[in-house]
Amino acid sequence: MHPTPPADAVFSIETLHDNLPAGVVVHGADGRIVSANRLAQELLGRSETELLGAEASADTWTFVREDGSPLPPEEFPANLVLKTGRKLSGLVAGVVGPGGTCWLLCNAYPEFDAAGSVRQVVVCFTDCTVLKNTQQSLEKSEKRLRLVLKGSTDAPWDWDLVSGEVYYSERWWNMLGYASGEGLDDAGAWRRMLHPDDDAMIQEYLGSLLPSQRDGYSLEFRLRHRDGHYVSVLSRGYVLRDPAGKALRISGVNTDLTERKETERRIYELAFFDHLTGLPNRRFLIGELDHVLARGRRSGHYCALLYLDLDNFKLLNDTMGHDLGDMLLRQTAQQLRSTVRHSDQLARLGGDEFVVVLEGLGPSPRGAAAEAACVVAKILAAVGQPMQLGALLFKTTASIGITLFDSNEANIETLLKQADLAMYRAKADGRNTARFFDPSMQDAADRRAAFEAAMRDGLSLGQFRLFCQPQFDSLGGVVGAEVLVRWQRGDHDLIGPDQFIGFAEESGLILPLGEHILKESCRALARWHLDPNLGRLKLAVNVSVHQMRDPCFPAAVAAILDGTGARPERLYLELTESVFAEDMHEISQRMHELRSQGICFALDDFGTGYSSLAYLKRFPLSALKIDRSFVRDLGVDPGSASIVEAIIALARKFKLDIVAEGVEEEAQRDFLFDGGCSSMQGYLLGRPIPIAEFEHAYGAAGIGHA
Ligand SMILES: Nc1nc2c(ncn2[C@@H]2O[C@H](COP(=O)(O)OP(=O)(O)OP(=O)(O)O)[C@@H](O)[C@H]2O)c(=O)[nH]1
Repeated sequence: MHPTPPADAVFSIETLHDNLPAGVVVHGADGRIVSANRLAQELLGRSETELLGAEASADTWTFVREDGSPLPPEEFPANLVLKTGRKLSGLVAGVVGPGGTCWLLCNAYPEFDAAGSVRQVVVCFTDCTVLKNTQQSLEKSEKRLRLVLKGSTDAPWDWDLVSGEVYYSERWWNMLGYASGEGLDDAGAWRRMLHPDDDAMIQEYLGSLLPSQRDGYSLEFRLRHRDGHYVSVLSRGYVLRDPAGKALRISGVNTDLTERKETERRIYELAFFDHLTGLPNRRFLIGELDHVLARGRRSGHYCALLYLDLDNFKLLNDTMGHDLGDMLLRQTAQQLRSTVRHSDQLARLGGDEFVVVLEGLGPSPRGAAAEAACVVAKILAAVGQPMQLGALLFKTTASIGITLFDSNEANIETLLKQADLAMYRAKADGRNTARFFDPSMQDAADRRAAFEAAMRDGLSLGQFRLFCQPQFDSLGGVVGAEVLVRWQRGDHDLIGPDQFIGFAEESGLILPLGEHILKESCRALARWHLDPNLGRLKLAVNVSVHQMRDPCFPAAVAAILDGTGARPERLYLELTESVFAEDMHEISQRMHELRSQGICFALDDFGTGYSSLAYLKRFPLSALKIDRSFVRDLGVDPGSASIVEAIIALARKFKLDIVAEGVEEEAQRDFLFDGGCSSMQGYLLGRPIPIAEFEHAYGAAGIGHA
């Protein structure tokens, strides 16, 4: 039943018309406006006078469609209804005015006269500008979102916690190898695909996330791919909560981590593994040793660190090439891997050096040493097995240093140093063997380090002094000198070369020391040049095999000659035969380079080594030196006399000068000169003296002769 209006209610249709919350415009049969209420005037932006009688034509109105294109007059609501005689609803059109577009939602219906013709059309419209703008921005943002999602590899999903419904995007399925709609798209799908090992973690995570007040979340888990493997995903998203904080839904995106995990794995491998053998590298080993120590502390057992270095590996590299060297390193790694226990740590430190760490060797040092020695014997045997390197069946050996440690006292760097020292002892003891570290090795190493530091200081402080021993011809005249170096080490006694040259060669200090000697010698030669006596002398300087090995040596000598102004033809470089054990071609080339600068070469200690006659032909020598051992035995051992005679004859044939050294007796001198030796040196004739004294003794300002 309709409620009955109060008796005094007076309805005016005009009042109602004007207060309607919609614009109402009535068009006559000719399309002209016959009435327009107040809201219509407002919405259309025209006064009643302007509206009344206005036509529904393009001249009068600018309407646009929803997409912004012009609405043609035949589609104006009034015209459509007039034309069709049917009502129209839900048309959205924009009225373009100076203040912008006002969007109207229009309905229109016809009124017929008694003859059934359209008498007038009533058009009602409401302002839907706000709605329209909202819809437009929604569409825009949806479009943007679609584009973003299309361009992204992330897979959106949404879980309505209230209804339990889950939405999986197409990409969500694609990520797991399914086309959209191919998988069973129910709420529990993601749960069924979860890696069983991740289930408890997810359960726990959700259990803490949902009751909390947190909005964002991010976690990693694995989902089963269609082909059976698991895809690691990072799921990030947002929890929507009601005002009381109750979680209503979770929406998020899953990111496929496969590529990232692979990159991370590769970075990890590059950082911690050796690419040639696949073994862990030094950095990994150092990290791992921390765990070894922690385990050792718990068990109380001894461990051992083995430092293995292949013997003469450089020779294989140099003679057969790096590729074969690489093959040997790979096979050595395999042999080691198959010899030690799976739980033992194995690493390649670089070059031909490997480390093995043995754990759980028992609580007593003696037992641990025995057990380590047992493993080491197995390793030496395994590495010594013939290995097939391409077409070559190759046998190698290794030297191993062993250091035992218990976890309480161990420091990783120290352990590596100790095992390294022990390995060097194994090398020194003939290779293909192992040695345990003992503290005396450390003492020796410390002493060496201190000696090296002192030598370096000595070099920078100019403590290495040049001495000269004169050389005489058969008439007793000085013809030259040999430079001998002495070390004035602080307040110590003067130290002879036999006490430091060997060390300098091992430590590489021979290069700066050699350069210093050469420079000082050339300075002396330059000074002597101005002296009528000294200017005639030649100066012999010993050169080490290490210097001759250096391809830059000829250029360095040239620079010194240039810098000092010494005359090259006065400089004799003395080499020992050991130089010829190097790459003969290279050495010969280097010698010829120096010879072309005018420098002469003397071969020291001739007769004591291989004394291959081929040297005399191949290398540009100017003199041979008869070793002191033959000179000493002259008159005692007829064999020595014969050797000396043979050397002199040989030198003459090759037009080489002969210098005999170590002459201490007159009989020796007479024998040598009578036999045709051109010059000699020795205590009988003159001892080595500081260069200044030498200059004083033999220069024009001095006495002029010995
Ligand atoms: N083929 C190959 N050689 C390498 C690699 N890394 C370093 N080397 C070489 O390995 C050699 C290591 O030689 P050393 O251990 O010093 O010398 P060695 O000949 O083994 O002599 P001893 O150790 O005294 O027996 C050097 O010649 C390096 O150039 C690599 O990755 N591949």
